[in-house]
Amino acid sequence: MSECPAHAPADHPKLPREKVGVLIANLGTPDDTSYWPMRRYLNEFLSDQRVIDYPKWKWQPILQGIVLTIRPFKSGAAYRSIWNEEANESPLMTITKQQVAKLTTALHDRYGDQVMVDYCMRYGNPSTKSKVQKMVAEGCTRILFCPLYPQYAGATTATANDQFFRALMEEKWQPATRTLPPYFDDSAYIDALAASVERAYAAADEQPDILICSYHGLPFRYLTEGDPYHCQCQKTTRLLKERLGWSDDRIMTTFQSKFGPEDWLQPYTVEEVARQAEAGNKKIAVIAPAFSADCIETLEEINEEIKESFEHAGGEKFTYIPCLNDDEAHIAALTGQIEANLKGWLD
Ligand SMILES: C=CC1=C(C)c2cc3[nH]c(cc4nc(cc5[nH]c(cc1n2)c(C)c5CCC(=O)O)C(CCC(=O)O)=C4C)c(C)c3C=C
Ligand SMILES: [Fe+2]
Ligand SMILES: [Fe+2]
Repeated sequence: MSECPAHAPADHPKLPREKVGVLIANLGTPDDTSYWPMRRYLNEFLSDQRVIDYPKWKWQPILQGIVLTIRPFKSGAAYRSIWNEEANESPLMTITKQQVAKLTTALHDRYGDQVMVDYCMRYGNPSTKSKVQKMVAEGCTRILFCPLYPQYAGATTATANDQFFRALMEEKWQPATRTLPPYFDDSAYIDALAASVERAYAAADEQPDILICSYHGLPFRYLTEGDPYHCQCQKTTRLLKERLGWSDDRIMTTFQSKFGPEDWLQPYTVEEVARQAEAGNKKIAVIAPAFSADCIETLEEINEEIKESFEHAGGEKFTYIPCLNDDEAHIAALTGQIEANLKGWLD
């Protein structure tokens, strides 16, 4: 608690009560599905060298030319097919708000208003900088920054942290900070995934022949250059399989959302589902454990494009298992992770 001695000058800044901030971060999303908001969002995203690591002189002319001329139309149409019209925002934004509302309740129940919970995005709005400034202005002298990615990737966790640290560079009175480590092997997260699979299987008329765990992909080169994402995805599937008590042939790992000409992590989901249908597995379920919230990559790519690939190859029953979103078991797992990382700050 800050205290000003009686002789402090009258214009000494007023200091709010000290708090601990918990700042939830996700990837980000366009403000609207029309061309310019889509272009602004994609430009910020795809200019990030943690995402596309080509030298600027090589990549920027391609990005500003062909990519940002065509992609905003294609992506805008995809976003329109899943847009939350009522709130006029993307599903990722709606779900993030729901998660934060529930996390706020859970953390306030435990710690009262000495903890402040809020959210920001790596790209677009609300920006990381605006929320760091808000937390500092409201008295947060300590901030736990929480990128909501169960598996670490340079293109997601690290770039979110980079943006957080950039925002801190501008603060006169910088708060003490911690960042949430990846939590792919947390038993509560695995339990929440397993429960969602069991619920979906219990609701199915006939049991799926195989469960495809489809993770967002990365260029294969990033793995050989030291990114642990691939291994953390493989381990997530293994832990889920063990938790479900299943044999190896009932579950597999695939990677989706290939972007650009390089080889990405394989097998590619869109091809694998077609192979499964051709091999006689006519009923499949797909889950996306790398996404903490449903978004364009799950609702449009998996549940529209990838489903179409499966059906086109003769597949009959495609079950998409939603992300953990604001599911109680997910909120409990995240609350557990947050509490473990607040140790010594709030007890
Ligand atoms: C979950 C982990 C993610 C990894 C790893 C990741 C890497 C990565 N992504 C791109 C390119 C695009 N991703 C896009 C959307 C998107 N990506 C993630 C998550 C990961 N990305 C999420 C949660 C979303 C959805 C955002 C939303 O608003 O719903 C897009 C934009 C959508 C589109 O135009 O199709 C692109 C492009 C690369 C190149 C990459 C690794 C290098
Ligand atoms: Fe992505
Ligand atoms: Fe690996």
